[in-house]
Amino acid sequence: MTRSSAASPASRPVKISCRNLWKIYGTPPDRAMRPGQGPAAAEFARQLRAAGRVPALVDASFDVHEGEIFVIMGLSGSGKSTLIRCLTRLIDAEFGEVRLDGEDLLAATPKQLIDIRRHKMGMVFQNFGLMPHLSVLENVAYPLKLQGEAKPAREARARQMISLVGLDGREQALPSQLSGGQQQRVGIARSLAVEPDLWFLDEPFSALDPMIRRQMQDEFLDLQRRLHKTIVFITHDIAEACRLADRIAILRDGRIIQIGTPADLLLRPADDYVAEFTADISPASVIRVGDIARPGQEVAGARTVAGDLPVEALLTDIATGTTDFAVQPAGKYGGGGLTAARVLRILGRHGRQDDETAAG
Ligand SMILES: Nc1ncnc2c1ncn2[C@@H]1O[C@H](COP(=O)(O)OP(=O)(O)OP(=O)(O)O)[C@@H](O)[C@H]1O
Repeated sequence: MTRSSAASPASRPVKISCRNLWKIYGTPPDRAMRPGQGPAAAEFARQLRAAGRVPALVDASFDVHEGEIFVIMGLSGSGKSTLIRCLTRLIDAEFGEVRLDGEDLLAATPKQLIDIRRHKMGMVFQNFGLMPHLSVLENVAYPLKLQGEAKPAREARARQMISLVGLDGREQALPSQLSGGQQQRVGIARSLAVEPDLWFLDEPFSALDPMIRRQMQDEFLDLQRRLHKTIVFITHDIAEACRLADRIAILRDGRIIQIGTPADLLLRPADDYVAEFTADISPASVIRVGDIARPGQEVAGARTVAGDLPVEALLTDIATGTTDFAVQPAGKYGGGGLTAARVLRILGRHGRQDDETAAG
């Protein structure tokens, strides 16, 4: 399900990974048990539920690569927060493995964990988590204070971060004097102050109204283009997931049912549940030209377009009679040949489970 082009995040080293991760609320299970995988894991989860326990995370496995935006998407209660808490070890998984830069995170001592969280991880939460009695400057500088950074150095760094998120001039304001979007920018600046390798964002824009939310998503993408962080982003909003993600993991009842690019989820949904989720998404805006180009099928005289263009950008050309496109690789998107007929067929078929790369 991952891309293979050289510029793809999937070709970069793995930053954080988990394997066969389980979190079970209620009476702890016997750790000597072997929960199994695939159907055996599903059966084990069923037995746990029958016994009144909550398997909030069921055999979850994935890798997040350096520089990737990996979105975990699922409805309320699907296990998103549990997963992020297990990855940061705010809670301990009963079974499975979490590795950060190849190191076993579950073997870290409490002191090492504090160090890892302070120096390697940044976190942004839905409710902003700002300290109401501290100014913007003090809030942003706070994690550096915890690191023992001297006041002039931490304030200088905090000012840089405040500027990065576009809040110059508001350094002395209290959080209550800012709008929701501005407060979240402070949360973002604060989490970036420690220069985290790994950035966790747990529904950061959910409390914002739709217009501000969209603006914040754009700003977030713009920041990421400059910072190239490794990001685990949680949302229950598929439109947000499709806008932001390199790859999306769909979580249902604690189980990951599909991991793929936004185009993968639209073109090749793993099941009806995923297809239903993506049903309201406009495929023309999510699918990029390079997602559906046929490698090695360049056509002479075709109109040249970049692989990272959304397919909707071709529709005017198609309406005015262009029939063939030569797609140039762009970033993580590949190149090849593409016909107007193929574009229209794929847009028309969106939501079905046909493998479009095999279709004509
Ligand atoms: N401390 C706990 N004790 C028992 N059950 C819990 C606990 N925390 C979460 N759960 C249960 O685990 C499951 C997953 O919860 P979790 O909070 O991870 O979901 P979520 O996808 O983050 O939901 P939301 O979007 O509403 O925050 C739910 O069934 C929830 O009721």
